[in-house]
Amino acid sequence: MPPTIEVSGVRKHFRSTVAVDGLTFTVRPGEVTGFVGPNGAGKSTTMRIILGLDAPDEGEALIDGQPYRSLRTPLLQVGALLDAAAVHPGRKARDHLLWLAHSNGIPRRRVGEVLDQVGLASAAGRRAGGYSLGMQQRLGIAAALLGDPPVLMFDEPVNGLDPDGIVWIRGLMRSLAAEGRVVFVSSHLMSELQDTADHLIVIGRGRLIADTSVSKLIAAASKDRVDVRTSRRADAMALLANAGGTVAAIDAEVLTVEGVTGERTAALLTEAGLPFSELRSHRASLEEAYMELTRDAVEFSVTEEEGR
Ligand SMILES: Nc1ncnc2c1ncn2[C@@H]1O[C@H](COP(=O)(O)OP(=O)(O)OP(=O)(O)O)[C@@H](O)[C@H]1O
Repeated sequence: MPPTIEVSGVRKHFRSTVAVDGLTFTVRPGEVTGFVGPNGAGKSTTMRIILGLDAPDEGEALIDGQPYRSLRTPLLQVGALLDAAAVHPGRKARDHLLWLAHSNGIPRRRVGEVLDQVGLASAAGRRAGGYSLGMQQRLGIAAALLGDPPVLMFDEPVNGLDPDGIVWIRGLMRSLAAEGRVVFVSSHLMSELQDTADHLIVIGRGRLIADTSVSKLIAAASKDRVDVRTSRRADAMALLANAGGTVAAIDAEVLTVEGVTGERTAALLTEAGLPFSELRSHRASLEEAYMELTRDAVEFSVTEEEGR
């Protein structure tokens, strides 16, 4: 059976705060799944529940069909980076990994392999307390990879990494997914997941806002918008508005039209003898798509509260 993470009907509150409010989703193997939402949306709480570190009030979270606590060999089934600063500062990185390997029945040779994989081999004899935040992140990732698990979870892994480190971790996540693993990675910034995630679980205030592929999300946000460059912008705008489009000027020579397809726009301009030098579909960025999604979510919650 392929590896999965399944969250169903999970709810969790802390005193008067509802951190997770009835979340249901499945994370599948072979792709990078981004877990996105603003600060305080409930991402870390959900990840802690998946890892059995917090108990849900309702619902359940399963890894390969079982709750984390029932896994026989947890480190061989799921690797996680939650809090990179969790390693004892007096402990050397290699010793930390050797201890983890030993207590989980993982062969010693894996320690050298993961240290190489995360680029820490030459610093492995130093104490973790002297590590930069980026090195601590790498050590946390080494620990997650130690058992060569089919399921990997990273909570805000880019924190503290320099630009080279960010490029490295993106490549690592993509290659782990390409190997057929479940790769579930949280971020409060959509832009961090651009070019990395294939699928997105978007949450706000503990609730699911979207569970969709990145390509579908971008296509939906791009709508049927077409950008046209023409020296007769005003005439072209009048023509396309007449044809039922919603038209706006972008600059002196470029307009954007929504509600008229690219083919029809080209045909209309040609028939009217209006010259154009460029005509292309407008492709929304992931950030634009996210803004659109979360704006709707905010409006929804305001209306809901007003209605009470
Ligand atoms: N142990 C706790 N005690 C009390 N409240 C908590 C606890 N853990 C989380 N919360 C609250 O639950 C909500 C969700 O927090 P959580 O850390 O899961 O969000 P997040 O999406 O991971 O945010 P961030 O991007 O800031 O890490 C927040 O309002 C937070 O203050």
